[in-house]
Amino acid sequence: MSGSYERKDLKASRTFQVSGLDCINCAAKLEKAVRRIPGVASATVSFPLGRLSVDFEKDDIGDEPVIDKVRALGYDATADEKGGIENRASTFRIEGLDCVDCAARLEKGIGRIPGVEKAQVNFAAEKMIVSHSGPVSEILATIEKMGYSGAIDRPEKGKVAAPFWKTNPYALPTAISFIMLALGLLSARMEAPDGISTAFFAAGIVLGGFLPARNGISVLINARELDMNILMAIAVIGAAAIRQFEEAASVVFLFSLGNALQGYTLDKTRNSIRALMGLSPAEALVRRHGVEMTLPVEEIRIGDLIVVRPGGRIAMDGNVVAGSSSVNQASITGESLPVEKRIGDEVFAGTINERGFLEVQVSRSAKENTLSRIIEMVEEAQGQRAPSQQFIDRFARYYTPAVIAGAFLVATLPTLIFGQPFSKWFYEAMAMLLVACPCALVISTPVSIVSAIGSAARKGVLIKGGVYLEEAGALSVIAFDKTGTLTVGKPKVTDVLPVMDISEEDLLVIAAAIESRSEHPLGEAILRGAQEKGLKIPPISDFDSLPGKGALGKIEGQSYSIGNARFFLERGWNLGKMEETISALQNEGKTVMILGGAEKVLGLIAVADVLRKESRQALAELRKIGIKKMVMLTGDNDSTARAIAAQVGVDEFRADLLPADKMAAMNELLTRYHKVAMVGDGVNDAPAMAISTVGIAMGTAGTDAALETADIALMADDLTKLSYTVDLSRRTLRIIKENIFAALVIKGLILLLVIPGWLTLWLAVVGDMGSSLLVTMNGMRLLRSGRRG
Ligand SMILES: Nc1ncnc2c1ncn2[C@@H]1O[C@H](COP(=O)(O)OP(=O)(O)OP(=O)(O)O)[C@@H](O)[C@H]1O
Ligand SMILES: [Zn+2]
Repeated sequence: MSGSYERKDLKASRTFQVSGLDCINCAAKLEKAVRRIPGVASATVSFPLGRLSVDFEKDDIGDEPVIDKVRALGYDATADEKGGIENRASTFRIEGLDCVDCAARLEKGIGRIPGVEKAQVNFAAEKMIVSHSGPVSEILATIEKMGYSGAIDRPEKGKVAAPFWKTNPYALPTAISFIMLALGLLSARMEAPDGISTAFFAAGIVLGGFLPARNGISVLINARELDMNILMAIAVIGAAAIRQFEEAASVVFLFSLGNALQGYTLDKTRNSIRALMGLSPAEALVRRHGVEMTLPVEEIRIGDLIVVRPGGRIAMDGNVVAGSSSVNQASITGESLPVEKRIGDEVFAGTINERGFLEVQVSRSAKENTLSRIIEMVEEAQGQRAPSQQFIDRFARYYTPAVIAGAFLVATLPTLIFGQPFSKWFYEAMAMLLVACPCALVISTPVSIVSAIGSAARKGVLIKGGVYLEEAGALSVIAFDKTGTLTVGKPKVTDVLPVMDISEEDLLVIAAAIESRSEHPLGEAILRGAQEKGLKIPPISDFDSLPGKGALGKIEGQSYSIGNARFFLERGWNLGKMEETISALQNEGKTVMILGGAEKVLGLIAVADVLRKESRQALAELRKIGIKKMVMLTGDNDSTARAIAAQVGVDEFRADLLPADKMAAMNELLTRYHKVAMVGDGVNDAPAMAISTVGIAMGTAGTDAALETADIALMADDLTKLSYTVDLSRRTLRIIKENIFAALVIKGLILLLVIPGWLTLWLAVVGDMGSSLLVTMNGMRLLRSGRRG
């Protein structure tokens, strides 16, 4: 293991508290700006917390450049006082993890190494993050000792699948124990001397059982816990002690076979997610200084131009600078209808360019592109424990010791009290030890959740953890933001009505100048309106925006403001007769903005937004699957809101809400209905999304901050995915329940066999392995259902 591993020194990453950050897009902008500071490797802002974490390329860069940049953007920042951390975090890729409780044991074992502060295993991603001050080699040695193979995680480059006997530690024991068992049975059949078949059985036991036993012992030493391997070893040794060689050898074989199969099915589950990674090409045709060359994606820099041929996959995230085409974005959005791309449009790595040549200016590095981040988030989500899983984990903690105690009683009591033959009940006790393993129970939930999250990701629904997956099925009320959620969010200017002596064009130009600095969809509409008319937009100064009200700024020293009626009335302006015109426009479902000069109103600009074509149907579907109430929360005025609410078919609407009012409305819904989702675009509904049971963000392909903050993200702007998600959640919970039930029933029946003394070792192993496989495959059904549609 030489020095080429990826190591993240916490010393070189610092966090800052940013104040004044009031929108998700601002957070995204800030992130981008900070990333551009020389010496900064990466920056992430968590919104609404306002925490900015920055990774520096070197240790000797101070906090000043970051704080200066934050101030330049109009916010304030203070560096967190957390100097002198000696710990660093290393990520390891672990192979051979085939049960969730093995993951917990590995965590414990690693946690015991001196100098390790914390170890966290992500079962689904087969990764372990250790924060430690000691050497990496010690951790690697302990991983090996506990029976897994580990390596420092390097960003993978078109990883070639290792042959299965290397990734599956039980494959070899299975083969060996099978051959020995077969030879033993054969020689017993051919009436060879007893010694020969016994020798074969013994060889099978030792050769096939050695590896699992060794692993079991090291788990016992390192994590001080009994796992399935050691239970199996004890039972087999016990059976051999009472000369049941044939059975002991069969147990070793069945045990290895079961584990090998289990490992294989789990690998399939995991690879279904990693297969996404394979979708992004490893290299691309780059044009630098007019020279074209093929470069591996790791060497392509932000700002480079890449050329994408028709039929080729796009290798990097970026913006189209030349050409036009239709692009199939199914790998990102789950939506297989191609999307038209023109100059200026954003394209994503891993998507397919269907027709024309495209020249794309790269906007993100290969490691940070949307596809890699989706995969990373999915893997992280799959590693989180869902509520139902925590219950099982707790249950399992009592189950194993209880059964072991029972086995002890079975071994001793019948002989001591009833004078029964010891060897018979000792044998029964050995079989019970095998039933003591809670594998099937422990695996029942994570397998289902991992499959469901994976299959949702392929349909363009990013679920950020088992908790949200479980909550989604229990929702009774869903609240929607209006602009950008129920509506397309690309409003068009419909009316420009000067009231003073000013031309329509000037009115539009002034409004567009202010809005050129705003992130609001209404602002963008005005800007687009002016640009489409080919108007030249002057620069502005002293820009300020008031969320939910409007924006102000100065052009050539002259003050202007734009916003809704409330914005002007609050400042004591008199709107006079204009209010009639305004409400007439509003009743048509249009949103009206007022442009004010220094003292007087200059005119009105109305824009109209259209409903998404699937909104109505999506809401009807939700109602059909039992969502009780749908509410629209909007900052827009009452009349416009009423018109839209009627068109889309919500049960209730609340208008004129400032972002804080949306949060209050959400709070009220929560106290009344308990499980309420907020669906929004992140523009002014982030606070409401943050407190809701499940925050669902729309159209997040490409917008960094929304992707990070939402609990569930709909990568395509497709509201019909909501009922899919609720349905998926319910199906998942149903499968989890089935699994728990099946596992408990099988174990219970097997345990009952002890009472008449009918339990055999092989029955115990088959029951245990069989139930694990059964629940795994049942959980994997969720994975398959994702391929349709
Ligand atoms: N940048 C802006 N320029 C002009 N008017 C604005 C601006 N920002 C807000 N407003 C006014 O304030 C109102 C409320 O804005 P807010 O952002 O809260 O909601 P919205 O975008 O209209 O709808 P929703 O809450 O459904 O997303 C807008 O309808 C608009 O009249
Ligand atoms: Zn088991």
